[in-house]
Amino acid sequence: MVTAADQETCRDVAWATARQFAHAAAEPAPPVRVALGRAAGLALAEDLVAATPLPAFDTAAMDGFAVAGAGPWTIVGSARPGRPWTGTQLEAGHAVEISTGAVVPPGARAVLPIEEAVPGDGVLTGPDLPSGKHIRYAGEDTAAGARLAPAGTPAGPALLGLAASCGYDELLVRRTPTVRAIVTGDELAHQGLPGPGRIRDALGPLLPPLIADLGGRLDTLVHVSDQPVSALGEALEAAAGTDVIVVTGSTSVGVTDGLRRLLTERDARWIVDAVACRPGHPQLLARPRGGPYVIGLPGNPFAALTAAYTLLGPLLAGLSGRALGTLPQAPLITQVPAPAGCTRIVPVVWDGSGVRALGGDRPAFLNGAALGDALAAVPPGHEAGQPVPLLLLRG
Ligand SMILES: Nc1nc2c(c(=O)[nH]1)N[C@H]1C(S)=C(S)[C@@H](COP(=O)(O)OP(=O)(O)OC[C@H]3O[C@@H](n4cnc5c(N)ncnc54)[C@H](O)[C@@H]3O)O[C@H]1N2
Ligand code: MOO
Repeated sequence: MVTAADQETCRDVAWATARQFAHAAAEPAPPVRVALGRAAGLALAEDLVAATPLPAFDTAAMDGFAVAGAGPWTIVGSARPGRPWTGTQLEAGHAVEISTGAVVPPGARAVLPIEEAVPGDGVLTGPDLPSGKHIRYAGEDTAAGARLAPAGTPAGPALLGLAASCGYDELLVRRTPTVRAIVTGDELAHQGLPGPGRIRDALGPLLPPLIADLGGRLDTLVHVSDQPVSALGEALEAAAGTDVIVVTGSTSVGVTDGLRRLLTERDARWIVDAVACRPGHPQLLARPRGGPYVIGLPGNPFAALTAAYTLLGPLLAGLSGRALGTLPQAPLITQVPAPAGCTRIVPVVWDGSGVRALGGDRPAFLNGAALGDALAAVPPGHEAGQPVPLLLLRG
């Protein structure tokens, strides 16, 4: 496993390495057992194992007649979902009217669909179906005890339905990590038009849904003045009862950017100290002794967005017990120059068999990201048409 051994190795790390460092640094939250209905989106803390065979019994897959032996058949009863046929063994030449989902009577060879059945004078005829036709046999989908999903799998809609099918009422999962956000910047206005020296806070509205998309639960979002720097220090202390603190702005080296100094004063363990990517270069991840993880996102809004996908997403995945996973890839049709030794992150849209860069991707401008299907991580030396990893912006 890749870890940040010391501050030198975590400075200006390659983009993919930064994601691995953030994921590997996360200590997953302890497992909790929750009702199925409360597990949506949470990652399994143990393998999901089939408690029973599926299907649990021989099941009719069509509305029609369960038939034994060769036709013609005499109808001797019916089988409905939840109300099985009451006989013990279906004899050759007998049939039972059956509904999709009902238990197939013992002795039945196949289910003859209504559309193929020819009713006669007290008997039924129809084609000679192969044995087992339209019957889903017990255990055909899975045997009892089989592993259906490994620990770490997020409980999406299908997994919840699968768990219910197997008889689960509860699941052992990892809780959603909590995040507190601190937005810095004396120039920020929170309503109305921007004006000379005043810009609208783009990150206050952007962060809550982004944190949710990346798998966190936002506790609080506060605005803090750039000066004195001690105000940010106090905000960090006040946010201590959380898993992750996200600070926006303050990642750079100017007089109003105090985050790095505050973290050093707090004896923080550095996990990522700047990433070789554009935008988002000054982003950081550190953990003050005994405190929450602290992620610094650049103030420039598009840079903050790309940095959140770089560090916050993998950190939250690790805290939730989810694997980092391999990013999907697609050919990037457009020529996108990346500075030497640096990954360039650009918004893209699907364009038939590949993705196309959208533009509108300067560090402070969110236009491309607002319209894009994904962010493409373009490695140095990329040539048009080569595949690139994608961070999906929409489900
Ligand atoms: N001497 C250097 N200066 C800068 C460097 C550097 O390496 N050396 N890096 C540049 C890069 S790259 C970035 S990105 C920024 C990061 O700056 P900070 O994270 O310290 O953020 P600020 O300086 O506070 O703000 C940068 C920019 O973003 C605007 N901003 C801040 N917060 C918000 C918000 N919530 N909504 C909208 N816009 C926001 C702010 O007004 C600035 O224009 O540093 C470069 N400088
Ligand atoms: O993070 Mo900065 O956006 O590279 O300008």
